[in-house]
Amino acid sequence: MAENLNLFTSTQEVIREALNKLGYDESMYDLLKEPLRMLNVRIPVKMDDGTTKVFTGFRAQHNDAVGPTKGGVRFHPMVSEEEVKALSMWMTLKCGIVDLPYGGGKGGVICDPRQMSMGEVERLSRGYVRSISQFVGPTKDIPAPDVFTNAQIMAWMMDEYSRIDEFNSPGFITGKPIVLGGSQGRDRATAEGVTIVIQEAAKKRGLNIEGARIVIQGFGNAGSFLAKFLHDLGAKVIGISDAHGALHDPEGLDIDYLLDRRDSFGTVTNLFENTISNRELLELECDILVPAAIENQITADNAYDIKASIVVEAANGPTTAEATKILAERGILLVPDVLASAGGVTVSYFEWVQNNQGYYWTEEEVREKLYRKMVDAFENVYTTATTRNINMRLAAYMVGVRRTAEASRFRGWV
Ligand SMILES: NC(=O)C1=CN([C@@H]2O[C@H](COP(=O)(O)OP(=O)(O)OC[C@H]3O[C@@H](n4cnc5c(N)ncnc54)[C@H](O)[C@@H]3O)[C@@H](O)[C@H]2O)C=CC1
Ligand SMILES: O=C(O)CCC(=O)C(=O)O
Repeated sequence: MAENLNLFTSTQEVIREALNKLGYDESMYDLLKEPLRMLNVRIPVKMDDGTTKVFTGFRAQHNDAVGPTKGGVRFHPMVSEEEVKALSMWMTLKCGIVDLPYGGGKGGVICDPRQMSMGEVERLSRGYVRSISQFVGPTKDIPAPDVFTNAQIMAWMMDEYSRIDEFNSPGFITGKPIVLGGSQGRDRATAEGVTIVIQEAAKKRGLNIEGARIVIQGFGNAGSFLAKFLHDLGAKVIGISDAHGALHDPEGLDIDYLLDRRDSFGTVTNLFENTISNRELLELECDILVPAAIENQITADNAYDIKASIVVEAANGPTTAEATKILAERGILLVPDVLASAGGVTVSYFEWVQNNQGYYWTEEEVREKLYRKMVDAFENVYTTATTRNINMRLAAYMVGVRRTAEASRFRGWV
């Protein structure tokens, strides 16, 4: 039978299992099995050649029983309604795992910003905000960066929303440049969170980070900062990749050089001749493998060929349900996306708190608060997994869904 690569339905299955284990009945599953609200928009944009192109965009709000919904906006040619729905459900789980007063949201626009001019990307970003402005807001639903969106795009979106709202609204969006109310450390937060959980996972497996062989798929915001942090901790980053291809050096890659040469979309391997494929990268002999790019990368097709003893999902949804089972059977410790990549939304929350109070923290304060959140979250999920003898993904879903389920029950929704 063909493997289920549908992120939305495979997420539903794990949510159902988590709710069952927590003792909730079918009506709770019925509430949480898909977003409460889903907006589809069409965005006309004047292109540089004078023509108008109409782009399709989405914003999903999974559940706001706990608080406003929160989650990034993805600009990608392959983004779809189903993907955005699944991503919004994962945001609910992430916020539950790191204990933030939010539900999950997510947005996306079908486009390829790598093929567009800065002016076209700006007009698209502003058009997207105009299309969703009634649906979102600092106390309703708060966007942030994700794949192929960045601080500059957040700045344009914030400016557009502030014009519509008729006053400065920094809390409308997070991941902004520091001068516009961004938080210290948001740009590196996802990778910093991943680094913290890697250190915790390594301790559980008795693995020393110094000298550990690391492979990272994706060299964008998450992957490139991560490579730098692990390199600085003394690990040997022996493989990295981007959408173009992958690089491998068993002696360790020159991470500072690669960081210096990568472009703003996280592409660097196009500058090299001796590249390997992304598939070969995932199967390299190493200690820790970190998928930090896109979905469905570790599947039933290659899960038996993964050589790492720890897999840490910095990307959303890189491992299928079947591959999750295979890795568990093989004794590989899998730290799931909803836990591993929660550092980004955690510092986004810190940014929103700072915007609301109008008082800003130092980088040290942000890092210390992030550290506490990530270590507590890891311990909570790990203990749930070991005491119940279940895999880390199911344990993370149980921890993540519990608060939204409780809040929904108290509100009388179920
Ligand atoms: N930026 C953030 O704060 C957060 C990001 N994430 C997740 O981390 C992952 C990466 O996100 P970012 O680093 O922000 O994106 P990014 O846009 O900065 O970088 C994406 C990287 O993935 C590579 N890539 C794209 N398509 C690929 C393909 N088909 N095969 C191999 N590599 C490919 C790109 O070349 C680039 O190196 C995504 O799954 C995202 O949802 C999760 C939590 C927060
Ligand atoms: O920073 C945020 O609010 C959301 C980040 C995000 O989209 C994610 O964790 O997948």
